[in-house]
Amino acid sequence: MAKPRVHEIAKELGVSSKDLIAKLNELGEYVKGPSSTLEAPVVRKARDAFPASAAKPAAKAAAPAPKPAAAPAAKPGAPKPGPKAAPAAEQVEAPEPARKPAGPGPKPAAAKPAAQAPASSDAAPARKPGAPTPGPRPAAPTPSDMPRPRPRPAGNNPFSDRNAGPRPRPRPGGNNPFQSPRPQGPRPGGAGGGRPGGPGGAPGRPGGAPAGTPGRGFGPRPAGGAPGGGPGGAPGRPGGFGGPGGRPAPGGRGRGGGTAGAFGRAGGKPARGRKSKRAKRAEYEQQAAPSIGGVQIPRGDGSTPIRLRRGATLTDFAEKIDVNPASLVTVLFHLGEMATATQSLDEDTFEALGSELGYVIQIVSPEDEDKELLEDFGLDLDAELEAETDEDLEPRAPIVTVMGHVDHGKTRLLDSIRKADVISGEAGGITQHIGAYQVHTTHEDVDRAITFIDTPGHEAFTAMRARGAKVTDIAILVVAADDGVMPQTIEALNHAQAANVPIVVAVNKVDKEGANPAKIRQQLTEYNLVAEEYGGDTMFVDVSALQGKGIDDLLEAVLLTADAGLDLRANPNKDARGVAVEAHLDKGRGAVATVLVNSGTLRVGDAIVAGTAHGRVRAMFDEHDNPVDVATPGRPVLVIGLTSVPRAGDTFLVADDDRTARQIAEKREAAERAAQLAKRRKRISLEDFNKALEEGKVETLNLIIKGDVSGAVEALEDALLQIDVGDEVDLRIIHRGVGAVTQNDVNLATVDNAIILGFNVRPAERVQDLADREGVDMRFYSVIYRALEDVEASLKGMLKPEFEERQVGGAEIMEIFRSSKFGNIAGCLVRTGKITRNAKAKVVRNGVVIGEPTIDTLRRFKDDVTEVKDGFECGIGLGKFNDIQVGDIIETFEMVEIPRD
Ligand SMILES: Nc1nc2c(ncn2[C@@H]2O[C@H](COP(=O)(O)OP(=O)(O)OP(=O)(O)O)[C@@H](O)[C@H]2O)c(=O)[nH]1
Repeated sequence: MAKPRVHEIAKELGVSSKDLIAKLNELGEYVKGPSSTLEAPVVRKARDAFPASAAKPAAKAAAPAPKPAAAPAAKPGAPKPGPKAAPAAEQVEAPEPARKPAGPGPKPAAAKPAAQAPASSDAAPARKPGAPTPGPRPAAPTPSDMPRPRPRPAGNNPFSDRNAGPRPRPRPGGNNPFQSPRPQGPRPGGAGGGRPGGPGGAPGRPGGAPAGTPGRGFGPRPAGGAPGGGPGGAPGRPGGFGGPGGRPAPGGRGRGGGTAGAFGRAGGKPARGRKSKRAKRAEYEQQAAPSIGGVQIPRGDGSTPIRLRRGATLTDFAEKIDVNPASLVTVLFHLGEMATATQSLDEDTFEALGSELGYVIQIVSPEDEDKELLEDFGLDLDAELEAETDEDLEPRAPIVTVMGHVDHGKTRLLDSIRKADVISGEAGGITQHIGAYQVHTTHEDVDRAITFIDTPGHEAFTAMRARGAKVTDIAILVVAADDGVMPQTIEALNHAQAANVPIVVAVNKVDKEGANPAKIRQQLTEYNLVAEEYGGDTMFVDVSALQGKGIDDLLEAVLLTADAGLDLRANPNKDARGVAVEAHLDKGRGAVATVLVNSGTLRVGDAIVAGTAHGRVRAMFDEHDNPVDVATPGRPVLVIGLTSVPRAGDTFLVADDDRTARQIAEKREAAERAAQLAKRRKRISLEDFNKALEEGKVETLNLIIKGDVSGAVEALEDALLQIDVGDEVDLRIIHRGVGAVTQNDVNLATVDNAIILGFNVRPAERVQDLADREGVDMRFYSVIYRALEDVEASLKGMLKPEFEERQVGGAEIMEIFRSSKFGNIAGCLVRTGKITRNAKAKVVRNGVVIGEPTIDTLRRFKDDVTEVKDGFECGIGLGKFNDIQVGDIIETFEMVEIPRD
């Protein structure tokens, strides 16, 4: 009744457990070890694979008998006499040209008379140049005999150099194990031949890893072609993909272990958990599932939808279709893409994979994703709003954004509106800029409030909308009467109309000579804004922001427009929901955010989450800088107590408790990171330039060069232009300049698919974030030839990412203390991340790196500490480096290996 174990079946078949496991792995069954149990279909497979033995169960009896001496007699094709004999048998068979590259290395698995039962799917790869001679000769790995049908960009190689055998130092010369062993025919697609052992060699196969790597990637240096592994490793078997199931090969470790991990670890857990399911389905799969690259995956019918989140991984996909993630790694590999099971992939990759397997991939929109995320916490904001009845709802203030062409008077208008506030008159005016303010006006004898977003212009409006925040109820379109409708006037009205936001037109500067308000009315009719006096439904109000004239009329028009067309009511009796309209880090108060309550009531003490920031409301202030305890719908308040700074347009909500708020924030952050990582794959990086080139996606490598001094920029540019790039590709420097890398540089890089090279400079504030979000590759160098080397290597398709500096923290020098004992001590405020003792640092002055010392001493007050987090002050000693000034930024770094993607 009990399921048979591997060693029992092996015994029955007269082979060693190892051989059996290896064979099963070839057949796509992931078996962990000799004592693993086998399901019936797998047993059947095993028997089919060793028919001779199975046919003669008597072999069982024979099995123990033969002595090693019998080995040489082993005929290819005969059932193997016994485990001991195997190595010998292998030697006999070694030269056999027909041998698959299957089992490299010295293990019996390879030597098995597999010729007899080469599972169809792994029939010899298209190219099997006898190379994988498993013998002990290290021979073969000469670059020349490893045809390279299609150079692979080194880019997406998950096997980093640390896997690559005993080589002294990675060369940009492309130690990419995948470059060469790629099989011919880029996409074998279906089963069999295509099995490009490339990566397979690595995981687990004895000798595979070390040998596989040097095989060719090194080009001129076939380095560690480890004896025994020889070239055999390179075309390793797909068995390697079985990593999760149980790296079958004994000894497939050592250096190669790390390699295996790249796949093995990834798929490991799920594979285990799913094992029994898998086994249950095995029979079905066997009949119904097609085999791609030796793995069997149930197919969709071409229209089966699969919903995936942005930045999903192969493991996520595998879970949806209930297969082993490692199988998807294999299939994807056959489609010409390398990815680990836990790596975030972009939509295109999933689409390619989905269509290969008969699924339609639907990537969940960010909004839906967030909705689902909140639902996990029992929050359904839409349902909450729907459930509200008339009794729950109370009137709230309309929220207004001022837009218009540059210099038409937006800022001035907001100023005069502030001054027109009846309450301000009493309270002494609006004293602080908090990103939004509320004014009161008397309308039809009733005191009414209107909330203004204090960031004029449609850029902020659009940025918030892009984040899914519907903040504005009404737009005031400012048009200068002396200037008329201008391009940004039209842009602004298009944005408002697209968002379905009613418009009130403020015809400004009517005090000016030459002002022609009638002309504005007439011009705007072309854009569907027809003034009431012309029979339309848009209110036009003539104002002079400078003189404060017409402001009351404008406010009245806003209220009339609101009352005419909008249902401005909200339920104040629930937890607050709203939007962050502005936020920044304040020296004394930490993260400070202006939020606008859309519904519910926000109270001091509430646990809130805004975008990926969370915290507890410690205090709230209004635009008069008065502390407030509650904020009702329509009310903007400044909130103190968030642990980090949200972005303008991030929605906020009150959660049940701190823990929930934190968890929501963390989940959002993880989702965002995954989405970013996926996006990052998309844009071009130096590593995948060559691939993009091949695919005809680019013909030009666009570069932007920034440096600390013009001489360096010129030198770098000259040197770059001298690189011999051949005919296929053009190297263009689309922009160069002196100073820090700015947002503009990144934007330019985004548009032109360029790579930014920084020489002795750093990105300006927030620029790194932007580049990460946009997937722009920025590289920083302090030695010109390193930059040249990278570019050259990338042009040749051999760039190997190595280590990159990752910023860990940044601190601003606020004060300098002279100490005779310690030299200059920088009194700093940590602005971002954390500062750790002994960390490598850069001192940046006005965006230029002026020195690279190490954090020698780190103190909080009198105490030596090992790290100081953002928001705290500390004293930093930089050893002998004393050239510091107030205002310099000390950035700390760690060296991290760039993940291959
Ligand atoms: N004569 C006159 N000048 C005005 C009036 N309103 C604004 N101005 C002037 O126009 C210029 C531009 O005004 P801003 O309020 O800065 O214009 P803006 O639209 O906010 O400009 P940007 O912020 O650059 O987009 C300033 O010099 C104002 O003093 C007005 O009603 N009459």
